[in-house]
Amino acid sequence: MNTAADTPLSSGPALLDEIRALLDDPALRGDPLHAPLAQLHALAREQHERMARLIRISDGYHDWSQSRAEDLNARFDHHVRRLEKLARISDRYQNSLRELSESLREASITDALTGLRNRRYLMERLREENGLGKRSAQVYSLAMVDVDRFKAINDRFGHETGDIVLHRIAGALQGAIREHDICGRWGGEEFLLILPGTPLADGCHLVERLHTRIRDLYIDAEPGGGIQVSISTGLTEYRPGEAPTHTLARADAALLQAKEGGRDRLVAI
Ligand SMILES: Nc1nc2c(ncn2[C@@H]2O[C@H](COP(=O)(O)OP(=O)(O)OP(=O)(O)O)[C@@H](O)[C@H]2O)c(=O)[nH]1
Repeated sequence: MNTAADTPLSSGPALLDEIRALLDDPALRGDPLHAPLAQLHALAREQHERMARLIRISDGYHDWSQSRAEDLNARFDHHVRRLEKLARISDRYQNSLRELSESLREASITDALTGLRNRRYLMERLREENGLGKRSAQVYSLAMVDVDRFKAINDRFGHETGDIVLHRIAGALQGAIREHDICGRWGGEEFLLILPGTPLADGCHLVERLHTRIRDLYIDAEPGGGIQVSISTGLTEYRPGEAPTHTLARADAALLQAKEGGRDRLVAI
């Protein structure tokens, strides 16, 4: 910052004082230069004072603008920090919304008792598979599985044990299929298997394997020691261009035949 002391004006006051001393000297009063010098002195003093005033104003303005700039910087930093905080909060909020909507979606397509996909999801997938079949002529097999004489299990061992049996059957079915196959609970003691890219013959092999697994299940229960179950299955293959309800109806008809044929068997049509 400039001050009057370190400007070219700094020598001014001493010079003015020297001239003032000369003007005040009685010996020089009569000098013809006295009057013009006195005028010059008055003029120089006035200019000097004006200049000093300007410098003071300019220094004051400089101080004011510097503190204003610092104030603005501080306010800007404060706003940036607030915006960063808001962005962090908004990120966390969006993440928890995403997690919430994923878990809602998961709950809406999951069967609470067995943990398998539920009927709603199975219908979505059937529509997708039929759409895919229409576009790309890709086949899939559909198996409708029903637990045999399940009412008798409920009646003898109670509904809670019945639930455990359903849970064990669900685990056995899910554990026996391939990664891209879908096993879901269609409702009650009925399960549905969607086997993408699987022709009927391959579907038959897979379902026969499932039947063996279910027959091998042994579920501890009182009274009487344990429960063994069997399933009946209706299997069919998607026919190009048909609606999901037609594929489903054929699987259902095949299941009915399996039941009527004595249960614990597979009927493929
Ligand atoms: N424990 C339990 N039982 C269920 C559930 N859903 C349906 N059931 C029972 O499953 C039984 C099905 O009986 P039915 O339709 O007569 O069939 P089934 O006794 O298995 O005889 P078939 O299918 O002809 O071999 C009924 O008693 C239902 O109450 C469930 O979530 N838990």
